[in-house]
Amino acid sequence: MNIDREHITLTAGCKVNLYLDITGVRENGYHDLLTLFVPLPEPADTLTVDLGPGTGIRIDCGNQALCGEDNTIARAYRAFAQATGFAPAAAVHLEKRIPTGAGLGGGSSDAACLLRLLNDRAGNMALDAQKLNALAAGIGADVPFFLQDSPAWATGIGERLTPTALDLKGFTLLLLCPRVHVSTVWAYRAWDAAHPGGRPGEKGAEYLTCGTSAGKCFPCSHFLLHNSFEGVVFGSFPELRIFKERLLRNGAAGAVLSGSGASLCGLFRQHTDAAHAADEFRRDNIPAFIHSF
Ligand SMILES: C[C@@](CO)(OP(=O)(O)O)[C@H](O)COP(=O)(O)OP(=O)(O)OC[C@H]1O[C@@H](n2ccc(N)nc2=O)[C@H](O)[C@@H]1O
Ligand SMILES: Nc1ncnc2c1ncn2[C@@H]1O[C@H](COP(=O)(O)OP(=O)(O)O)[C@@H](O)[C@H]1O
Repeated sequence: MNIDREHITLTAGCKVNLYLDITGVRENGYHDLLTLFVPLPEPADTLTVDLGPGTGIRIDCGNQALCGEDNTIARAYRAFAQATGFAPAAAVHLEKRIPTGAGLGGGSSDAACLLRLLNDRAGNMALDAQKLNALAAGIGADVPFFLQDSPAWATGIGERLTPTALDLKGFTLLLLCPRVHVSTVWAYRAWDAAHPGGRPGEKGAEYLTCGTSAGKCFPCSHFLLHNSFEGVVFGSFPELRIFKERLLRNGAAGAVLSGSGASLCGLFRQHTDAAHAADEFRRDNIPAFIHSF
């Protein structure tokens, strides 16, 4: 298939998990989850892609450690080529802004970006949604989520998605990205060690608290913030627990670790409270991003 030269710039946003329950462990060591993925526009990576005749992928980015064969973008390219035979020459410049090891799915988002581009350009070699989703899940459990752009509940290892409307109108989300790297593999292994036999513990679900009283409150009473990783991650990174407590002291109606961490989300009813809290964390050199629903 002849492919014209093309220069494309793609934006890869991130995700947070406002709910994450580990519901079981599979024979192969992967974990079954019930999680709520919420896409966020920033922080975001930028992929500048030059497609053209020839074959093979080349990646350059500021962080040499991310330019090798193990980069999720390279893995996505190889998986797509193997599945479809569509393998144009691709030179990718990756501008990383999503912190790694942050629980924001940066690597997965980059991979999904390239998969969507290749599938859009593959013509009659393109994969249908189901096949593309399955291929994505083989690259990373979070990659299927980034193939679509809606909040979604997920089960399985995170690849069985049910898009959902978020009733968070009026809330402001403050995303904190402490300069701490938490390895996803480490976090799952730590959870396994704390839950021998893979028995999920009691859901430590916390309800968004009203300004005046804790516990359930309308309209958020049916909205749970929970993350099974908090016990083990806060145990090894106590500073993250402190950041969560600071979010609540600064007026967050609820706060929760995102994914395997280290990022944390605070949900505020008052935008001004979120903005003041963001300024305070930034004064402490902690990157903070605000998103209004
Ligand atoms: C924890 C979560 C929550 O959304 O996200 P992050 O915190 O990484 O953003 C995900 O489950 C991470 O998804 P992702 O980062 O794509 O994981 P993968 O690359 O597929 O797997 C990395 C390793 O994590 C473990 N893993 C991943 C997913 C899962 N459901 N069970 C697992 O046990 C496996 O040991 C696997 O080898
Ligand atoms: N394109 C990529 N962007 C970020 N990390 C990548 C990428 N490709 C491979 N990786 C590796 O994947 C690991 C997990 O990165 P990332 O998905 O951003 O974190 P998290 O799993 O916490 O969401 C990184 O530590 C890095 O070694």
